[in-house]
Amino acid sequence: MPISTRIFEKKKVSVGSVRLENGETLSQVEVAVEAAGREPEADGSNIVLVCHALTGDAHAVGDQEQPGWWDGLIGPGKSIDTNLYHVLTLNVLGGCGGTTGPASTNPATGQPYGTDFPVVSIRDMVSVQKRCLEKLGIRRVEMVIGGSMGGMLVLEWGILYPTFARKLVPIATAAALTPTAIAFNDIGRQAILTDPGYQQGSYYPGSGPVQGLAVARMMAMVTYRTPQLFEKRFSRNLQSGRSVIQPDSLFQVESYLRHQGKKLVQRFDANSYLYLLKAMDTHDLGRNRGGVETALAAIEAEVLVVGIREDQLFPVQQQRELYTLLKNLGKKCELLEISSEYGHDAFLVEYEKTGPRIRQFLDQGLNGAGIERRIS
Ligand SMILES: CC(=O)SCCNC(=O)CCNC(=O)[C@H](O)C(C)(C)COP(=O)(O)OP(=O)(O)OC[C@H]1O[C@@H](n2cnc3c(N)ncnc32)[C@H](O)[C@@H]1OP(=O)(O)O
Ligand SMILES: N[C@@H](CCO)C(=O)O
Repeated sequence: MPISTRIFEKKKVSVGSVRLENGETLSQVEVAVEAAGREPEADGSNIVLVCHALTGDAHAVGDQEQPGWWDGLIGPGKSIDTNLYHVLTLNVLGGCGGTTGPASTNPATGQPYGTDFPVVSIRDMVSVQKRCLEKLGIRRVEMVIGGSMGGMLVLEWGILYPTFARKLVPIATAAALTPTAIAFNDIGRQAILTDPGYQQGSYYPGSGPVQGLAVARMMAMVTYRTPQLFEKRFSRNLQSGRSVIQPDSLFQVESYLRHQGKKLVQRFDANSYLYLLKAMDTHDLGRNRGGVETALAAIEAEVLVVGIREDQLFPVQQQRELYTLLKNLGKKCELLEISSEYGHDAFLVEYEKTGPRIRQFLDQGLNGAGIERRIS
């Protein structure tokens, strides 16, 4: 397949004023969009919409400048084959990857929003994405896929706009967070809020609560991985390699987590982190819909639910529940369970385990009837 059939495009789409679930209005909303792959078909039959997780962004597919965070799954000849499909990824509302968020300028004051930014929900994120895609002339897509917070958006897409996507792939996600996941989120939140650099959220253009955000990431990384992985990678080894007990001796696992904390601080805004955590905590598919089962009843798309047995943050029982509810509602659905020492982060790493089934689902759906592959 010649590379010339592929496109890479980055743009900002203005969607105007947005009325949020909490009743507030956000004006002059912009959405950062990246597109990669083939030209889109008018009927959307080769379009895949990707929804990113907490610290992801619109750069799911790598280009000549930078690798993408889902390059293992998406690309020429890969499971989501950019020689065949047009892949769209949108940074979420409240994020810090180009879409309007707390670091954006508040048109009413000319200053960054900070904590004047309104509370946004997962449903708000999806309705803003819908507006954005309408502006781009896209009314239907073949598949919506995403993991973790992205999976929450995927299910909301299926419920809010049942005819928008023919297929949904929610990965390592849930109808609502467990209290334990909310507890982890709050530890991260408190680390940020109690950092003197936070300054009630008005730290721009300064660097802000870098220590708090780094600690939040360190803690979160423990929930994203597994004890088995840490045992295998680090065991009880010291970073220096010395076995002598020193006051400043540093275990490899400590060094690794500190490195991960520093890495996040360089690429993520603390206020966005807080707003997105809140959106995840407050998300509930069943809210104001008569419960989760009634909410899921609206879905018309085929659904491939993917769960990771070692996921500490979104236990696999949550994906089993989603699948069972969908099945009992008579929906076309399947549950793919994988095992991985990466735990929750497996959706960003274990492409050999998830990719083949995702590819088959995208190309053929669940009944195996098959859609025509567009190979030129
Ligand atoms: C491809 C991209 O650009 S992704 C960037 C955007 N990120 C996102 O969108 C969020 C989704 N991505 C992620 O969460 C992650 O990138 C993942 C899950 C895909 C992979 O995680 P990674 O952190 O890259 O992998 P891993 O856990 O193996 O850590 C490797 C890093 O730890 C460092 N490290 C390993 N052991 C140690 C140690 N003992 N002490 C200090 N640092 C260590 C490595 O040097 C490496 O550092 P680098 O990333 O600066 O090169
Ligand atoms: N590693 C993922 C975990 C959250 O799902 C992220 O940073 O977004």
